[in-house]
Amino acid sequence: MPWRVVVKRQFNAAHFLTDYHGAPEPLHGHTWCVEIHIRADSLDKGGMGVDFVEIDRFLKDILPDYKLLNEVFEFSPSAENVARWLFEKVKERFPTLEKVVVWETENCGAEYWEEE
Ligand SMILES: Nc1nc2c(c(=O)[nH]1)N=C([C@H](O)[C@H](O)COP(=O)(O)OP(=O)(O)OP(=O)(O)O)CN2
Ligand SMILES: [Zn+2]
Repeated sequence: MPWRVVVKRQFNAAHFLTDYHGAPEPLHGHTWCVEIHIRADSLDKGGMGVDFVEIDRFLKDILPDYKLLNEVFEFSPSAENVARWLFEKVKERFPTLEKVVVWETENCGAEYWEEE
């Protein structure tokens, strides 16, 4: 019987796409929101699949809060690329990670997962 444990966390960061239809985008900022989806096949005695608090602490440690993403990453910091980077980081700590979603705004975001 599977569950999916989902944690959201926000961070603030500036960025610009390095090639947006042929030219760099103007520098601008977002309150980014990330969602982490982790599969749990069983629950502990307390009824938890994976402790939300552990996931949230991990995110707090690794998310580039109040940074210029272009200085943090070597890739163009689109939502898609940030989602792939975050997936790889979170998967090392939580191997049953299924999907990461990165929202740049309330309405626009990108998901990353790995095919079986
Ligand atoms: N597939 C993607 N498309 C776009 C990305 C992205 O990461 N992946 N990123 C951007 C820009 O960085 C930009 O942040 C888009 O911001 P948004 O607010 O959605 O667009 P506007 O600035 O035009 O919005 P207004 O609030 O109306 O000014 C673009 N595309
Ligand atoms: Zn943007």
